[in-house]
Amino acid sequence: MTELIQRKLSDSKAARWTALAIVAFTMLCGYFLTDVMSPLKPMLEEELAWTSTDFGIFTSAYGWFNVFFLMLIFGGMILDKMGVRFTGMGACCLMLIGCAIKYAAVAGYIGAEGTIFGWKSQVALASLGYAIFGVGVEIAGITVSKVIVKWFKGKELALAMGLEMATARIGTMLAMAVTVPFAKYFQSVSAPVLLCLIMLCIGTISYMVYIVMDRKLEASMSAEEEEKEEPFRMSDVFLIIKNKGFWLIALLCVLFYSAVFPFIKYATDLMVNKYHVEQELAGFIPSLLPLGTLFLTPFFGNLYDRKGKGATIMIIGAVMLIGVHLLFALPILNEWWFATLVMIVLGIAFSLVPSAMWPSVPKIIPEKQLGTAYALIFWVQNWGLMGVPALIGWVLDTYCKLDTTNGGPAYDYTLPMIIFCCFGIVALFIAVMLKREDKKKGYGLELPNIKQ
Ligand SMILES: C[C@H](NC(=O)[C@@H](N)CCCCN)C(=O)O
Repeated sequence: MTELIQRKLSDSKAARWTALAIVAFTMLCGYFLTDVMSPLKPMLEEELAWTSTDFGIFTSAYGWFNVFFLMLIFGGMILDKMGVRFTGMGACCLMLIGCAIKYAAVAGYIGAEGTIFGWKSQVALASLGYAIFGVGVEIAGITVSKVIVKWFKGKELALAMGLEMATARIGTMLAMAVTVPFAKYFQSVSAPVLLCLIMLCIGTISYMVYIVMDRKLEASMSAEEEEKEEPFRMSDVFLIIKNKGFWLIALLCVLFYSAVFPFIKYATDLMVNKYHVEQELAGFIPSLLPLGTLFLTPFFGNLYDRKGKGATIMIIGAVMLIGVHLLFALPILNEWWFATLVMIVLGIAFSLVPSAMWPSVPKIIPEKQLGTAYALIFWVQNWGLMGVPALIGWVLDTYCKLDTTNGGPAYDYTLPMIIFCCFGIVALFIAVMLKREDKKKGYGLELPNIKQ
């Protein structure tokens, strides 16, 4: 007698890891464009006569629509209502449109002359493109998180999320490493943006391939499983924001990421000013950070899947973050090797917290509300990513300028590092509260993700 056992497509190891590889590649292309302009700052100044203020306006544009027009939150709601296929394709289209506008502006096809709202037209249009792209890439991020939960829940969820983050960070590293040589080779500051546009087209095609797999996954789900999936309702948003565990994760996220991503923007300057590293070599030490996370985020994710201890991992990460920023603040061992060691420890902390934090969200929030929940967390996080670099810049200009003999600007980084350290202290406090809340509510953050 043969027994018919219905297997979901996600039960096949090959299928779920293939699905992960496809969507992670789309994110790699997105992260590449996110950071592609940072190494080009001197070329933009030389070739297009951009000032630092122009560059600052352009950089902050990433968060404009997400933060002020709540685009990320609407994206999350659309994700929960319309699903990963529609939302993911929409996000890819926004990334493509944004990148195309940005390319047209930087290449001089549009806005080469004149001003818009008092800004150079070129800067304003490139910023508009980047702002549209920012909406697309953030919505793609929450969509991919939901895709991973769909395929990996009850399986290697944290490892999969860790691998996706690691793949995306390859995009950041590529941006740091290949952008300037590529622009110099083609003698064009816009050439790397065109490369990003081509890569985003490939990323979009790869998401189309995922859509085919997603259809097959749903077809393989039993009717019973599909019935269990209730539709998303607006009232679900209130359920999320009334959940204390959700707020603890969102606060931990904004505090932790505010002490890392904005720090990276100033880390090269810190190496020059405090550790007296040559300008040309100073970027090498901070670049160790994303490099370390490539290997460590999946490693810690795998540990969380098998052994649990998610809340404890986040506490350890926050303690390490405090230690790192304190060591950077203290006037001890102003040597490059010491800075390198401390940066490596920061890389470990930056792998620990995300590897446990993102896979913990589905333990607190039901799957049908996940898109909205991730979107709300990213929205809270975007305030920090937008505000903290501005705060640190203002603090440096107002309180930390040093008198120099050569006329160039020099800064004492003690106060900015104390500010980053304070974010770590509050993050630790929140992580401890999260562990206590987990004990009270039984979310299972300390339990393994893989169900035996
Ligand atoms: C998964 C997580 N992503 C984010 O936090 C994004 N909101 C911000 C991405 C910024 C990319 N430079 C992560 O990358 O850890």
